[in-house]
Amino acid sequence: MVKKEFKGEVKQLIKHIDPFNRFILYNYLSESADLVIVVCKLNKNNLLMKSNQSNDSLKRKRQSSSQSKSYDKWQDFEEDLEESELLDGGVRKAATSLTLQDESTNKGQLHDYSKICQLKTDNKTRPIWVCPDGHIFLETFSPIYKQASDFLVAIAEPRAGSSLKDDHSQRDYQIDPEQVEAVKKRCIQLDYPMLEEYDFRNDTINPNLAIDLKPTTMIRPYQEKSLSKMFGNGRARSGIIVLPCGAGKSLSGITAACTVKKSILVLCTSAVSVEQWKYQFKLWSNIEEKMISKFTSDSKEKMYTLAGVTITTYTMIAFGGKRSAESLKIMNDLTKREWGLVLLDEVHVVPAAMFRRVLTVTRAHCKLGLTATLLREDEKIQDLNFLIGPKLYEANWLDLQKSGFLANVSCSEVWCPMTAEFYHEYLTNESQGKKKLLYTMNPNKFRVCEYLINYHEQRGDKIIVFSDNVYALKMYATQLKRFYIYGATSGQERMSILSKFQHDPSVRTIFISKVGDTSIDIPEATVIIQVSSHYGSRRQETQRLGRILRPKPKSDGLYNAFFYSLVSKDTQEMYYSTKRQQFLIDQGYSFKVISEFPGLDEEQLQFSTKESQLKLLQEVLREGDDSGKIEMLDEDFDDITVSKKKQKPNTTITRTTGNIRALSGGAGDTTYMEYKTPKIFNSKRPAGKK
Ligand SMILES: Nc1ncnc2c1ncn2[C@@H]1O[C@H](COP(=O)(O)OP(=O)(O)OP(=O)(O)O)[C@@H](O)[C@H]1O
Repeated sequence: MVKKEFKGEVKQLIKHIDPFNRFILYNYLSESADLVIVVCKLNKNNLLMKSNQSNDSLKRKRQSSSQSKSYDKWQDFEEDLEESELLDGGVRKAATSLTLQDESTNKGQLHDYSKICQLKTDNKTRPIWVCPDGHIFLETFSPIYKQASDFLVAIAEPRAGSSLKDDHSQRDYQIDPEQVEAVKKRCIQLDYPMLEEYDFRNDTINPNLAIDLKPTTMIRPYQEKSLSKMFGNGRARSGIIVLPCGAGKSLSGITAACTVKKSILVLCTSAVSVEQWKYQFKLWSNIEEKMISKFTSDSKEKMYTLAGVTITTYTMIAFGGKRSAESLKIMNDLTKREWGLVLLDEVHVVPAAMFRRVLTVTRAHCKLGLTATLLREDEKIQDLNFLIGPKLYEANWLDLQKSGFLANVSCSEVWCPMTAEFYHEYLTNESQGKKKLLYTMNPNKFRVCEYLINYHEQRGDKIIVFSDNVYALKMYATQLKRFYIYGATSGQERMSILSKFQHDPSVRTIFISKVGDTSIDIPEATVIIQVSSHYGSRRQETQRLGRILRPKPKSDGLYNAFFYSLVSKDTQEMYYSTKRQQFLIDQGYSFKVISEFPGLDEEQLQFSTKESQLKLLQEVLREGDDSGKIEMLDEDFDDITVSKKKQKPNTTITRTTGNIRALSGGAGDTTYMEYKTPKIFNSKRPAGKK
């Protein structure tokens, strides 16, 4: 029965269920009517299903099943069901209408199906649950979870190609490059199957590129799986690979380049990541350095070989203004050339109009998008399907953590009470900029930051403190006598600071603005402290966490990396913080809330006296309103988080006690609270909606 369901159109969506949260799964699944079968296994002793009070066939079938017959064995019940119409197409409609009616007319009506639903005796070997809507649920606690997961990955087809029925009905069309996006969009609307594949092995027109992985390069199992989805049928299929931050997207992209062996264009979000990509190409492959050219505002290198690798930024390609003669020459070459493969790093930023241009001016046979967060604060993420291609593969964060490919991170939100004077100003000051500055510069937040730095430096950790607000960044860093990097810091100085952070044992903490959100690869970093961030951006939260996800040596405690978000209590920051965490919570992370630091007052910390706090307040008030703003970088035009409508935070919080040292593997007595219930699982969604 299971096979019957997912053969047709598997959405490559596998939800991973915490064994202790089965009731959450029940909530989630109960929107589909076939789930009598599904739910019973999960919660057999206490099963309540919504039932339909109308006369539809499904309900009658079920009721007659349960009333006129009693089943001793689950198999009997299932056999009965299989013979019935319940498992064919008709039931789907009935199931949908059942769900819809439940929602609208029978809200709250429940029916107990537990008596007829018993577990199969061999249920342990059946960890997969399939919903009629194509969702598949896999029990992560099953002994055969890994095999089941591999099986699903192997049989799942990317969505955009899944409905391609008969090969003989395929037609090849050449489409005006300007119209490609519109045609793809329309095809998706009409549900016309459409594939973008590149038969690179038979491409005799474009010159080959001499590139191979070094013999020492070992790609990891999940990297291999992701690429098998791309090259499954011997051609290169365009699409998107989603791997968690720090899981090695660059190597996946480079391996794809080594497979295609034609000219490669790499598009990144910043000049720093252009450098990182070049470094990674040299690290993992045997490509000669002269075959790699960079095209950034600082470095305009023309490709002199027939085939080669060009690494540039989206902004450089999409720039519509007047270019220098040198830049124009390179652009002409880039737009004339046929690229075997375009690698689109951080692909979630692509849908913005400016980045769209990139895809029309460059002629690519195959496009591979790489991202950790297929996520935007606007609705434009859907556009990626026709701009690039379907999602080819997505790895699960917690699986990679369990296998040791990602660090085991403790995530905490630290509530810092505002001092009375700062809070009074916060409530009375009318300037939004000033309010932001006040909650960022809250002396108690500063003290907690210093406390955490001291605490983790003593443990031998390497710490990155993030502040989007440049005034705060400079103030915190200079007061605490640490290095800082922000947008205006020159490339050379950045490299020098990052190198000190990596190699100098006396440099344990650095302060970075949002320029460090992505692409900075500092495997040494074990702790992140956020003092100011970009409103409610889930993407930023995730990417920042990614800075410390690189695998770490095992520690004595439970965790080997720590992520702290410092928020000023009872201010706007708390709302943003809840919103920011949603993506990570959806991936299975849980956030503790630390609300007290006993012993903080005994520490020798700055801004501990009333006098110093008042002095700081005066300084903050003297600042112009602009100082409260967060730093704006080139790539920010794409992010519309700021203009998003406010939504009420919807997170259940329960209070438990623990302590900061316990979180870090020591002893102590700080109180924290824990977000117990991830919202996605317990929120009631309208029927039929995902
Ligand atoms: N197969 C592998 N073997 C050894 N190390 C690897 C492998 N794959 C990736 N790494 C290492 O993992 C780290 C993260 O890789 P990379 O920077 O490509 O991650 P990423 O997924 O692009 O992260 P982010 O999204 O945060 O930029 C790097 O230090 C890289 O050298």
